[in-house]
Amino acid sequence: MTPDSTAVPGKFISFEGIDGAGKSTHIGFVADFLKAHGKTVVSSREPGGTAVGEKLRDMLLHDKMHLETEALLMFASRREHMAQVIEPALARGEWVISDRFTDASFAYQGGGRGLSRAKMEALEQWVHPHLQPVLTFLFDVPLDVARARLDATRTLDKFEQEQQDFFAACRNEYLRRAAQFPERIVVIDSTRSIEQTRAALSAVLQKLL
Ligand SMILES: Nc1ncnc2c1ncn2[C@@H]1O[C@H](COP(=O)(O)OP(=O)(O)OP(=O)(O)O)[C@@H](O)[C@H]1O
Ligand SMILES: Cc1cn([C@H]2C[C@H](O)[C@@H](COP(=O)(O)O)O2)c(=O)[nH]c1=O
Repeated sequence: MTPDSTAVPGKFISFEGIDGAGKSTHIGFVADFLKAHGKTVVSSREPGGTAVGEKLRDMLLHDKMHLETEALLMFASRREHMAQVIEPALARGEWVISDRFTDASFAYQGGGRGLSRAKMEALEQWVHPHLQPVLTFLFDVPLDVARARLDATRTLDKFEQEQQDFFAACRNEYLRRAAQFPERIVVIDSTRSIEQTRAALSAVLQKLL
């Protein structure tokens, strides 16, 4: 059975946003901030975060597949990540910060690819009926800002090569979930400078310490 997030001694924080929104840029900063406040931090990512998960990540980011296969593999990676990394760390009283979690499946496989919300919710209920992050940072930027940041940096993977209407649907689903779970999901205006964004993150984290 998966643990109840409110009944474990550690804390689980996730980072979300469309590709290029700027979330990964801030993960090291958040880890350092928490460590400076005496927390033991485990930094991880999805898909991935385990040996099996990283193999699934390689397939998921490069191979074409049916959208339901994609959704199932995302949750398979998540199940392994929870078993090997998230649950043990939380049980030890540590802080887990994950570059993406289930909101990404709702945004990408649900919003972007069009898999029904009922199927997404069924997978979530199966894999983690009780565990949720205590805090999710949703890095939000207009599509053209995200695209410009991606184009400036790297070779694009399968998701990053999607068209703007795909990312519009992902972003809409992220923002819909932020409205649905306002107590958990904090929307970060990521058009601001890196320094301004860090100040906003610190203010939110301070309340969680
Ligand atoms: N506030 C910002 N202002 C300007 N550039 C930024 C800002 N935040 C991030 N960037 C730059 O944008 C690019 C993409 O950032 P990052 O890799 O953090 O995005 P991401 O949301 O994690 O994307 P992905 O999900 O595809 O990994 C990087 O080159 C980063 O330096
Ligand atoms: C967890 C998760 C991720 N994705 C997508 C979103 C991104 O395009 C990639 C991961 O790349 P990143 O640079 O590490 O952010 O995977 C998804 O579609 N569904 C998910 O559940």
